[in-house]
Amino acid sequence: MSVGILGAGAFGTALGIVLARSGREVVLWAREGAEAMQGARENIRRLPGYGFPDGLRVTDQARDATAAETVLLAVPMQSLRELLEAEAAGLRATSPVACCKGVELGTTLGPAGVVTDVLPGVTPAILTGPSFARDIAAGLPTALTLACGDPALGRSLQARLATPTVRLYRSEDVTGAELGGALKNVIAIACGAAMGAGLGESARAALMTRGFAEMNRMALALGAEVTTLAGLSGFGDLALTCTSEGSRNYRFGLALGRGETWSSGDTVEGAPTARAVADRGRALGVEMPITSAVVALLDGRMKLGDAMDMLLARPLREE
Ligand SMILES: NC(=O)C1=CN([C@@H]2O[C@H](COP(=O)(O)OP(=O)(O)OC[C@H]3O[C@@H](n4cnc5c(N)ncnc54)[C@H](OP(=O)(O)O)[C@@H]3O)[C@@H](O)[C@H]2O)C=CC1
Ligand SMILES: O=C(CO)COP(=O)(O)O
Repeated sequence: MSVGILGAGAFGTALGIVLARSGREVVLWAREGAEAMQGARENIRRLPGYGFPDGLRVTDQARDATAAETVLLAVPMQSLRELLEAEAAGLRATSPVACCKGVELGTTLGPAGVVTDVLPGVTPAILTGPSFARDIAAGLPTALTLACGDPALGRSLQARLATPTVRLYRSEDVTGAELGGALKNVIAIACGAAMGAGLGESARAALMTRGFAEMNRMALALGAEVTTLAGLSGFGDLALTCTSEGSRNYRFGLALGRGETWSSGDTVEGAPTARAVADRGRALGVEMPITSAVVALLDGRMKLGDAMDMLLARPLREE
């Protein structure tokens, strides 16, 4: 069984390690530094400390990865379209599994929407849920959602990608699964900011809960199922990302709340996603006060205290 992974960041590398460890033949495509990575048998830049099993090969030829039986797309959300356009020829015959969590700026499409926009006729799937790359690579237990609109294909992908340590649950609700993964990052920034500003754990719990309500409102407006949001891809990932400094989105929020400059080049999916989702919420008439506050913080239009005052001053209502 072969798996090709496009994108050799932390997550693509971690998935490559765990899949190769469980006997798959994995080809990991890196747009830069493939030869060095293959020589070192480690991704020193993005996932240091986790050696590569024998079954993992790094390549600088994307077509080596797109020729595999199963293809994973593991680049940040705002790079997905560029990747699909560049590798369209090789990807047209595949059913790619997008592993990114976010909403595209400009189009407000999620990963599945971007795949079908660039590659009409291709059936996309989504791999999402609570899992830090380093936990996956370390072989710690994780449970994720594999969502695909085609039930037979979903079943097949679930079998092809599950490992003894990565348990996969199946869903046909692609919209719900991808929105959960995208929206939780925005709420994680808000939670990090609250903690960074010293507002306390009760404030974080309130933001998580009201953020979850906001996620549900948006997901329902876009046709997702409530049960999906209550699962691994929504609630599960919200719980992980809003409470752990292992999360880049949460750490970014912490820096924001402390008034520190964020100089890391780390991927922070929640920042562009907040902007895209705030636009979409306005267009749909969906109230998204926490997302709007995150955008105002990012733009420097509001200070954290004012954002909290704004949220607390909203009209009193039923839960
Ligand atoms: N890290 C994690 O714990 C998890 C991440 N995810 C999701 O996975 C996605 C990827 O995140 P992650 O791997 O952590 O990100 P990283 O920042 O670690 O790596 C991103 C990778 O994408 C590559 N890349 C960016 N643009 C392109 C492009 N146009 N063509 C080819 N390669 C490209 C980068 O290449 P280069 O190095 O050359 O810049 C880099 O290797 C995100 O959406 C994230 O939310 C999901 C679950 C867990
Ligand atoms: O999605 C993740 C965990 O499920 C990773 O979160 P960060 O991108 O915030 O690090």
